[in-house]
Amino acid sequence: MVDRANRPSALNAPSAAAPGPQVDISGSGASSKVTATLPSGESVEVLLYGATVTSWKSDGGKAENLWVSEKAALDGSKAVRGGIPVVFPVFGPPPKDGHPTSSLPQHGFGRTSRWEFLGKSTSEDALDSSSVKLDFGLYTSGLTEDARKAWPFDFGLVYSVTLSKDSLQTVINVRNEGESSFEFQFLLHTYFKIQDISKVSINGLLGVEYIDKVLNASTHQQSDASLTITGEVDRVYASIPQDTTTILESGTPRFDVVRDNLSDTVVWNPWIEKAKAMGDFSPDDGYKNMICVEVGAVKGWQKLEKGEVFEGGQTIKSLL
Ligand SMILES: O=P(O)(O)OC[C@H]1O[C@H](O)[C@H](O)[C@@H](O)[C@@H]1O
Repeated sequence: MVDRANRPSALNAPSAAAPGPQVDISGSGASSKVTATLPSGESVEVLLYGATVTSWKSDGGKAENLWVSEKAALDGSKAVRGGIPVVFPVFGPPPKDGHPTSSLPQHGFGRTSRWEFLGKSTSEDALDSSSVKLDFGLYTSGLTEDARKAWPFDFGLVYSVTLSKDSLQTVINVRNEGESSFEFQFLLHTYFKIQDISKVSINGLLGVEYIDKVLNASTHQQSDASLTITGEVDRVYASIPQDTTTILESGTPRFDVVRDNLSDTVVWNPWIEKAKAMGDFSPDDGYKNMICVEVGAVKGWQKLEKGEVFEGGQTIKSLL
C-alpha cells in the first residue's frame, strides 16, 4: 500500500554503497516530469500530466522503446500523442445510453488530469539488477470541476511505474473511496516505437475474438498466428487466454507485453489518412514507426463496491 503522506524529501540521498537509481523532478506546472535512471543507463520519464510515460530507454539507455509524436503537446493542453497514456474510467467514446460515464470525453480523464508524484522506492542487488518504482496518485479531489461533475464518484488511483534493466512495469490500483459502487474501464494506450511497420507482426492472439472498429464494429476471430499490419487497424481483442503478446520485427521478437489481471488488448495503427488527419500526429509518415498494443479491461465494465480495490497492469520487456 502506498503511503499518501510519503513525499520524497531527499530524492537521491548520498549513500556509501554503489550509486543506486537516480530520480529527478524537473519542469514546472503542467510540464513537470519525473525521470528515473538506473546505474546501468536505462531510464524512464513520466509527465505528471496524465501520469504519461513519455520515454522508456533500455539497452543501457541506447534504445528508446516508445513512440512520441513530434507534435505531441507536453504542456498539459491536450492528452499526449504517444508514450503510455492512461485511459480511465472509460475507453473510447463513452456510451450514449445514459451510463454514468456518458458525459466524459473520449478515453476519460486519466490521461488529461494532473497526477501527484507520491514517491519512489528502489531495490538493488549485487548483480547490477537494480530497479526503481515510481508511484503516482490521482484522487477525486485532484480532478477538474468539469470531470468531477461528469463522473461524481469518490475514488483513489495509484499508478506504479517500475523500471528494471530490461523491462518496464506499469500497474494501476483503483480504490472505491465513496459510499456507492461505480463501474469503470481501464487501458494502457502504449505506443511502441518500431522501425518499419511493414516488417512487424504480432503474436499471441490466435483464436481470440475481436471487434473490428474499422469494419463497423463487427466481430471476428483471429485466425492467423501472426497479425501483420497492411492498412488502418483498430481492433479490440477481448478475453484473451494467453498472458503474453509479442511484437516481432522481421520475425525477431522485439517486445513482450505481459498482461496482469487485464483480459483485453487493443491493436491500433491509424495508417496514412487518419495519421494525416490528426493535428498532433507528426511526422505524417510516423505511422510507419509506431504500433499501439494497448492492454486493458475494456470489454464490459469493472465494478467496485464501497472500499473495494482493483489492480491490473502490464510488464513490457524489451528483447533487443
Ligand atoms: O485520438 P485518441 O483519442 O488518442 O484515440 C486514439 C485511438 O485510441 C484507441 O486505440 C482506439 O481504439 C482508437 O479508435 C482511437 O482512434
